[in-house]
Amino acid sequence: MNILTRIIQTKRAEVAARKASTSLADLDRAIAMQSPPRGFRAALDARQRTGSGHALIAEIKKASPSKGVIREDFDPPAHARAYEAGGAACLSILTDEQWFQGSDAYLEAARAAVSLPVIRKDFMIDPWQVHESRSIGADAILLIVAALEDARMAEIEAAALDCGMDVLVEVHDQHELDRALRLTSRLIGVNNRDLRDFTVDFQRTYELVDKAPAGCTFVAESGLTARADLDTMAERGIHCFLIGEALMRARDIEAATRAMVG
Ligand SMILES: O=P(O)(O)OC[C@@H](O)[C@@H](O)c1c[nH]c2ccccc12
Repeated sequence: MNILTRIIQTKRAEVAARKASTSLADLDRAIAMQSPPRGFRAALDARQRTGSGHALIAEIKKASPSKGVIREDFDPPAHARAYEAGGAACLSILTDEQWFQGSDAYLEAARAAVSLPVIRKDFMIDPWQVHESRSIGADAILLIVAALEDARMAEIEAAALDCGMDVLVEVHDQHELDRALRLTSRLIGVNNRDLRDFTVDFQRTYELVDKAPAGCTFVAESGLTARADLDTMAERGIHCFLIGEALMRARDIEAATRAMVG
């Protein structure tokens, strides 16, 4: 069984427990108190338009199933400020506890420390989680096509658009891209990491970028470690990048971010 299947199994139990303790009405009351969504895709597109460096989604990630703990002195608000000062366009914050040692509290603290838009990086299987995401401040959510059936995917997307959030739709191959393009969102991420064996292959991004229709904002995800990787991709028309580990391992996160943005 691949890791995604196992994660989704544990997520089902987790979401069932959360739903039992917090009603949709509770979440909607919390949403009413939240600051409005910050435009996530708009921030990426603005960066691409102005040509002022690569558009980075900088990820706050303590640990991962394949690497274990990535950063010991983990400090989400400090990392968020370093990313913002270094020129990142957006933040990504892992909130999954069981597999990534994330937390909703990390998202709330990091978002409060900066003015950048934030995507909640978690495993969405239920529209209830969209309301939960907005209630903690998320400006965007991730939809992993490989984890969802078409109808469910559309339902979750609709809930997010209803809440004024952006949706990053993550694909791994042509078939998943075709399914993603049946949705409304035109913010597409290609995960270069194979979730079956954790290998990284940038070829995935290159193959799919040419098949994405005009008007898509296209994001290369995972395994990007050097500025040269980004420059090479930019020559092929890819301008947005989701980077976690390489930045989280840097001694000086702000300087590392600035070096990647260019
Ligand atoms: O740390 P990396 O290799 O730079 O990768 C970041 C990001 O792409 C990765 O964390 C990711 C991409 N899609 C996901 C889905 C769930 C959890 C994590 C992810």
